[in-house]
Amino acid sequence: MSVIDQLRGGLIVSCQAPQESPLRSSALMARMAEAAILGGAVALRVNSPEDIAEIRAFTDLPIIGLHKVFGVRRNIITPTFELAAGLVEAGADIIAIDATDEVLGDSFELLRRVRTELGCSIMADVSTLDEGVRAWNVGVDIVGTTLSGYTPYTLPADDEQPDIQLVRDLRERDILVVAEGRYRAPEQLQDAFRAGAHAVVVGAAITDPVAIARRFAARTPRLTR
Ligand SMILES: CC(=O)N[C@H](C=O)[C@@H](O)[C@H](O)[C@H](O)COP(=O)(O)O
Repeated sequence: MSVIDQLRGGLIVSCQAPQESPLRSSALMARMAEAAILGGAVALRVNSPEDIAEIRAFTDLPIIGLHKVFGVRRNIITPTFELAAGLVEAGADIIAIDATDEVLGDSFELLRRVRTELGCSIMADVSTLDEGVRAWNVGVDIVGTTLSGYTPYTLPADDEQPDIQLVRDLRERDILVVAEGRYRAPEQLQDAFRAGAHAVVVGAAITDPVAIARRFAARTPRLTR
């Protein structure tokens, strides 16, 4: 079974701690990954070679690797060939690459090189239907809705809701799609699968206690007064 087949119909848990989080450590992300697997994750999405190596040491489940680089306005996901190579070396099976127009422009060289020279699968993280179609035509293995709501031309994200319409639109073009970004409730996963998602990634709602506490605190009189 291919690594992409292994994702089918499953929950992928993104184990990433933001830079300012007290949980920002490879050892802690590994424990987070272990917990996610116990909870039923079929795969993991992991930032940095260090975290990937730590997690690869105890699981054979597929790892979607990315290397976040702080850009001018937002994080860019694996912007160079060398960074992608480092992720494969650390044990990632699928490499997530920022395939937005904002970052790639008209150049698909990075996607082509990773595909032909590294022998790994590619998940193209996009923000629009056009970007997904372009990346798919270059030959990526799967397209993620990860960056919808984060590029200047898709801002602002619609009230913190996931972009299920983009899942539907990509699927209607026969593109294999991973739903990702702002999935906060289990019912939203059902919506994504109904829209044709191959798998769904959940990050902050499971693995970022700071974000979880913030959501609860925002509904207390102390913070809403
Ligand atoms: C935009 C961006 O840089 N997204 C990153 C991509 O890897 C992560 O910070 C997100 O946590 C991930 O996409 C999962 O999304 P959510 O945490 O909303 O479930």
